[in-house]
Parts: sequence; structure tokens; C-alpha cells
Amino acid sequence: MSRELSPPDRAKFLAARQALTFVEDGMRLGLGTGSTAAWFHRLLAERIHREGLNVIGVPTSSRTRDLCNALGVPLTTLDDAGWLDLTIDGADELDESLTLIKGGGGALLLEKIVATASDRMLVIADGAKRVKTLGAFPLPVEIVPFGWKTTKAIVEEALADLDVDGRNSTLRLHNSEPFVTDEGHFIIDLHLGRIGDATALAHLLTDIPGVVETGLFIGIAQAAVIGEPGGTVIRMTLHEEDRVIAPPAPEEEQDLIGRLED
Ligand SMILES: O=C(CO)[C@H](O)[C@H](O)COP(=O)(O)O
Repeated sequence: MSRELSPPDRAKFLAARQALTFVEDGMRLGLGTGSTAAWFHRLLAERIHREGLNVIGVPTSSRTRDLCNALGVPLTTLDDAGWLDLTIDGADELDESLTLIKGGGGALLLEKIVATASDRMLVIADGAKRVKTLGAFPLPVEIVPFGWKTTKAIVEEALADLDVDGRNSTLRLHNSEPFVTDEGHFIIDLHLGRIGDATALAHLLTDIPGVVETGLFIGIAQAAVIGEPGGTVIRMTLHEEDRVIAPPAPEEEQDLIGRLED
């Protein structure tokens, strides 16, 4: 029996499928984390197994590593690869200047290291992620566990100096315990509502001892493909935007859905 993808999943699937057109034989890829990135990994695995596409990937989280191992996507480490041709990753929010909020899945540190070590970063997302002003999505900030309450209090004070109300920041939890990242850190989520000057905010936060990294990706992504459930994909760069109609692929979708349910 055939089952349909939900509209958000179809949008993510279409963005991921369009992203495959950026991948060339022999590339060293940064492999992002999250549900949109996972669609890309499944489609990439198809091309590797069916068409003999020769690529190698650096995963940005233990989750992506485990999924890619299960799918048979060849992996290496960033140290062995040295430098990457292209990173494909999702985002929680992106604006017109391709500034991103990332880290909803808790992988922001490795995601930023991998994207920065790439010639290009391509963002894949559904249309809901595209915003005029960043900040409705809580900004993840990775901090070291040592003295985390003090670090959180200093972050809140620093935000007040920038005239930003950061009192509403929360330690991210998992099963009532602090969520721990792959590098052993905690995350605080800053419920800012609106981010005016992203660069000033990023500098302010990373100047605080105990703060490891923020989920603000500024000047890192060069392009984005945004899927719409109706079948349109918007390709964005800093200077232009165009729309492509993604041809329906019902068999490919059913195939992937079938394997997700296995
Ligand atoms: O930054 C991330 C993980 O740290 C993800 O890319 C971001 O959370 C988007 O996830 P999804 O594709 O599931 O919406």
C-alpha cells in the first residue's frame, strides 16, 4: 500500500533531491545533521549504490555517522580528509543574506567546523525555515559543563548590555537531564524573538569564557535550496534566486518510505 509523505517531509525530500545536483563524482562531502539532512543521506546512498557515485563524507554528528554507516555511505574523518568540497546541511532558520540559526539538533559545533572546512556550504530546508528576521527559533549556544550556571548568568547579563532580553534562556534537557553534545558540552537556548545585529551578538557570546560556539552561521553558507510541498524548489544564492519545478518521483518516494518503515 502506498503512503504519502507529509507536506513538510515532501518539502525536505525535494530540497534534498535538488541538492544532489550539486554533488560530483570524487567529491569530499560534509554531511549535516537533522531530518532534512537525513533525506539527503538516503538519496545519496541510492546514487552510490545504483550509479556507482564515488564520494566520501565527513559526518557532523554521531547520529549522522550511524545513519550513514547503516546506509553504506563511505565515511572518513575531517583530519583524514583535510578539506572538503561541499557541505550539505539543514538549518533551523535562514534569512536573505544566508545567515543561519543552526543547532536545533544539538550538532552546531561539529556542523560549523565541517562547513567552515569546505569550499562551499549548501543549505537544504523546507520553506518554513526561511525568515525575514532571525530569532523566532531559540538560538542554541554550546557551553562547557563546568560552571554552566555561572556561564548562563554571564550570557544573560551580556545580552542585557546589548539591549537584548536574554532572561528567558533555558538549559536544553534530554529525559530531564542536561542534553550532552557529541563533544561533551551543554546547550543553552536563547529565546530572543528577534536578532538585530547577528555579528555583534555572535562576538559578544563567543567572548565569554565557557561559551564554546553559537548556532549563528554568518558568511558560511553560499547557497540554499528550499523545498515547497507543492513541488517547487527555490534555489537561493546571495545575489539571485530562481524557482525550479521538481519533477514528481512517486516511485523514488515510495521506495524510500518503504525502507524507512522496514
Ligand atoms: O542544525 C541542525 C542540527 O544541529 C539541523 O540542521 C537543524 O536543526 C534542522 O533540522 P531539520 O532538518 O530536522 O529541521
